[in-house]
Amino acid sequence: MPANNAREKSTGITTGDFVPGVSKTDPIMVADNVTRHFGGLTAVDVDHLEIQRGVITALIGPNGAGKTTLFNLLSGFDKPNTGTWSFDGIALAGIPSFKVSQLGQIRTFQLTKALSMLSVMENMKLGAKDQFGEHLWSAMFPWLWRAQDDEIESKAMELLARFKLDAKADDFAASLSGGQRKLLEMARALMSDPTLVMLDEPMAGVNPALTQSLLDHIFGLKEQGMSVLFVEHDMQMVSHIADWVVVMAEGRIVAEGPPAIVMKDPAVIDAYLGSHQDVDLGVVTGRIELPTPAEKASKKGTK
Ligand SMILES: Nc1ncnc2c1ncn2[C@@H]1O[C@H](COP(=O)(O)OP(=O)(O)OP(=O)(O)O)[C@@H](O)[C@H]1O
Repeated sequence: MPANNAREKSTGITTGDFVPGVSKTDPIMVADNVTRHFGGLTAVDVDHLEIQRGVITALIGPNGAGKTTLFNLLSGFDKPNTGTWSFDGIALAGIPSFKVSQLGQIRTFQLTKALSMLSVMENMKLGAKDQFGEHLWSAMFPWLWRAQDDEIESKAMELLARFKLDAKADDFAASLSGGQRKLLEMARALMSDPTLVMLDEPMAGVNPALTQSLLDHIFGLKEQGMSVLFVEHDMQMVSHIADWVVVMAEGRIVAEGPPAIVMKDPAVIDAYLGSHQDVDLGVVTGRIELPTPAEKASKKGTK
């Protein structure tokens, strides 16, 4: 792997132009006409979106762009007003979050959901799927689930070692730092052998010492063949590890492409920085139509 800043990027993600909704060569997730309204506010309004398999896709956009709401919808934690989406060819609309995760699509949260009064190891065990002890009939026969429990524990220990949390296995999750909780959440997500890992702001609140380690872990997921979709605000980190960037503003997808190209896109610069103060963000997202030169001229003529 090239040192530090230059991560190797995957290419061949699309055969078409770098435009919102462009088809991917091997999509793991496809969403169509997904909308979510909160009262009069349209939080998500996505016509078409495809997420490529086996690469790292970053979902970026200013505060309130609808990134977390879209995450919630795609992972079954919220219900849309309209829309369909599929994961690995399976239609997911109406499928609850626990079933979605059993299918191999797992997510983490902006505010970590480690259970503070459980130990780090207990948190890890909660991430394992298909546990015999969960079923009444097999819970009555301890020899059935004890062997599996040992297997789960050794898998958890391996993952904790990889995330440098093995020394804390017996500590309460409450005793971990913010960054360590993020690591625990990521490690726990891997207990179910997911194929798509969705990370909501994995770097937020993480100190610089742990940031590099988190970046390495995210990159490691791709190296192990997983697909990654993550929400992030820090543009440097996005260009550092993302193969593909999807930009949202006002609920819509306003740009897509490789990071080096997307970061130079005027729509993205407007969405983030409002660099052209005379252009409303609504123009970038298509909510407000700009007057044509002819309309502008006739307006001037009437003054
Ligand atoms: N449960 C809710 N009830 C009402 N409005 C909501 C709800 N959840 C989100 N919103 C609104 O929907 C819009 C999109 O919010 P969302 O959290 O998805 O944006 P975001 O891009 O993830 O922002 P951030 O980067 O700040 O996390 C915002 O205007 C937000 O206030």
